[in-house]
Amino acid sequence: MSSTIAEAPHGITDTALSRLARTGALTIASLGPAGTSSEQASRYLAGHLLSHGHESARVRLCGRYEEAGDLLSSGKADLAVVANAYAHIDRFYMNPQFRLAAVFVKDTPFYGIARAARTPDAAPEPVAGPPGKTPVRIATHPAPRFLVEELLPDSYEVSELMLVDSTSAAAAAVASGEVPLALTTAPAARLHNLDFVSPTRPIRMVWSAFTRADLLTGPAATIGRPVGRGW
Ligand SMILES: O=C(O)C(=O)C[C@]1(C(=O)O)C=C[C@@H](O)C=C1
Repeated sequence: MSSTIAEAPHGITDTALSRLARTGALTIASLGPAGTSSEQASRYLAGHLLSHGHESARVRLCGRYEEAGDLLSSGKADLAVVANAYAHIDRFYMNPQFRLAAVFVKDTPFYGIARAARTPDAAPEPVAGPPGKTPVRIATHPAPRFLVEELLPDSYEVSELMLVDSTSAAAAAVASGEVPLALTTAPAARLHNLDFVSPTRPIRMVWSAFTRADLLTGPAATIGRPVGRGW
């Protein structure tokens, strides 16, 4: 059974996005490989840019957010999209080269605990499992690891959480036989031929899109300053 929450309100808070040139190809770097929540958020931002007059916007997926940051600082990307649940997002906010271009709320795809899909010729599963809980190793990205506790069926207990770089890397670890279960997204489960063994749900997430200061044209929007001492 899958629970759902209402669709997040759409809309992008533009903190500098409209100051990027509309001509030329924009590259949006984020966390991959294909199937991550970050990929979906980046595609959403690309769609927004195209519908606001930008000539072209493409998504480039990296193995880690740090690599997306490196692409942005080296000029190989124009934007980097980062989940606010990412533990080291401060590195993006504090980078003196970077500017916050946009913020938006977007639900992730559905998350659940998945295992390799059973082939039609696989031996039938025992009708009743062994008494007690089956200890299992589970691959997960660090950010959503607390969902494991919430979603894991009662018949399992975690023997080890294997921390990996993305939800898609977690799915790949199941596909390669490294671990039996992964906390992953529905798109990554599909790509790696996994089946969910748990309920699934999305995460309501805030996303930050960063650009580089040298890409901005026109005057910066003024930010109201609180009245009082120290400003
Ligand atoms: O692994 C992914 O799918 C991601 O996009 C990363 C990430 C994160 O770092 O916070 C994004 C949102 C979810 O909270 C879980 C993981």
